[in-house]
Amino acid sequence: MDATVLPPGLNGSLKVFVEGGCDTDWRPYTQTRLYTNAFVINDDKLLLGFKKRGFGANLYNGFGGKVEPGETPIEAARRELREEAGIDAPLEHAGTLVFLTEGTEWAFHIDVFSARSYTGIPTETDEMRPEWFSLAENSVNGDDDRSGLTSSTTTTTGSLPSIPYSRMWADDIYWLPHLVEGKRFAGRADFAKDGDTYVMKKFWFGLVC
Ligand SMILES: Nc1ncnc2c1[nH]c(=O)n2[C@H]1C[C@H](O)[C@@H](COP(=O)(O)OP(=O)(O)OP(=O)(O)O)O1
Repeated sequence: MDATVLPPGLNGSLKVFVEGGCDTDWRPYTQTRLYTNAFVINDDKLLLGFKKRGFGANLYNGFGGKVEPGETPIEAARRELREEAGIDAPLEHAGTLVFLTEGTEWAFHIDVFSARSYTGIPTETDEMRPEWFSLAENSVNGDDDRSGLTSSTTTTTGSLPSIPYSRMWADDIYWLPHLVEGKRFAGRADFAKDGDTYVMKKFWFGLVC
């Protein structure tokens, strides 16, 4: 695909770095709902939340949710980070994602934010369990089942696992490394349901240029 032919829902100056999937066409949609997703990096560690209930349960993700009426995306991102992880952080916009999910009428428009510092103590809530993961190259495999481990907010990187991509949304492995490197990105993925999991049927991700 030519860099100027963007998937519907994306705009701006973007250069594709990966695209694929089995579907030929993007799924049409008539409604968009705004969401946020925030990632906190501290030295060579990344904070993720294990979602305990609701949409995306049993997956690791950044902290986020719906933008409420009257909020801007950055206000919503700060609120969700405080509600779901118990911390504040100087969030900056890192990327824009559009997702369509089978069984959901609207397109998810997600503003993704990142921060390199934070205040407060990451704290487990009813919805999310914060856990640190190592960004170091030689970190141990983080894709193992860690359920039952409770050392969720340890601050020593020596024993931390690497990012658990097999236990995250399937799209994250494409754009999260760019977020960690401080690059700005945008992308779209159309998902279908396969049993309990969502698989990407068509996807496109690019860097802002
Ligand atoms: N495909 C994909 N990759 C990465 N991140 C996400 C997706 N799809 C998603 O929905 N997300 C993110 C976007 C948001 O951060 C959350 C979904 O928000 P949700 O928890 O449903 O919203 P809340 O407002 O917290 O929901 P309730 O508290 O009302 O239940 O996942």
